[in-house]
Amino acid sequence: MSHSWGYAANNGPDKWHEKFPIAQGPRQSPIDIVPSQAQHDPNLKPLRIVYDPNTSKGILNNGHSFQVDFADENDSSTLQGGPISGVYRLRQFHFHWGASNERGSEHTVGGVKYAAELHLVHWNAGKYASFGDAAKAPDGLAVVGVFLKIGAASPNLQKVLDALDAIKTKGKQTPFPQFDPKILLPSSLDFWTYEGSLTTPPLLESVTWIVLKEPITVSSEQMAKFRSLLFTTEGETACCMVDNYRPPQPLKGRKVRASFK
Ligand SMILES: NS(=O)(=O)c1ccc(C(=O)NCCc2c[nH]cn2)cc1
Ligand SMILES: [Cu+2]
Ligand SMILES: [Zn+2]
Repeated sequence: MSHSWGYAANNGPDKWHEKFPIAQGPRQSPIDIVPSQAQHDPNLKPLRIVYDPNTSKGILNNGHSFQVDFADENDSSTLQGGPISGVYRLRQFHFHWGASNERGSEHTVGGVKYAAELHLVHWNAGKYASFGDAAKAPDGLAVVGVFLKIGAASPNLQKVLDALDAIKTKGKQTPFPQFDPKILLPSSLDFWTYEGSLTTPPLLESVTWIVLKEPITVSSEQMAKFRSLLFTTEGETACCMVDNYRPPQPLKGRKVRASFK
């Protein structure tokens, strides 16, 4: 990914609107979720998440996060239900995190920041022929967001973290087979949902956000592992991959719905 955008003062979120004017659009993400303002919607269906570990392929340092990519040429790993209609296929998951434990999430809850946030990215294969096509459509993508808070270590997350030594620098990737991302989810699938965007350039306004209310817990040592990655390529002056999160954006009249009372 040859990107000039990043998270530094000279190329970070406050500058993105220069090359990506949609950054100031009507349905940008992330947002601050205010629980008391969220309306319970009884029409929201339970989330139906079915992931096949055989679809996990590799883990990549893409220079702004790391992501685990999934084979998405059939309906083996899918998201249905909740606020979405039809079948959305899992494409990849990745994270955003801070330089220290008191920040790092993109969405916030009543102004509260978490140490990190997991994004499971799905695309509307029932309606669009490819991820690229879906990413340009208002109902093209659905991203499940999961907050990470500091507490007991997560053994399931450790499997992902153990692969990071092999992808320390931008552009490095390594096989990551037989991984079921369902083990990263909290026990409750209660969620908030709203219409938003990608939180990195190209900031396309094509995402139905599904943010789980219950965080998963990670240890401080596990957070340190995230921060051992580099934004930079081998040979460039090393720059630690930290604070790769966009701050909350204006709600601009949008409604946030809750699946729970
Ligand atoms: N944080 S998020 O809103 O879940 C999110 C999810 C997916 C993408 C995405 O697919 N980006 C487009 C092409 C690209 C650029 N670099 C590598 N791939 C960006 C942000
Ligand atoms: Cu990229
Ligand atoms: Zn993300």
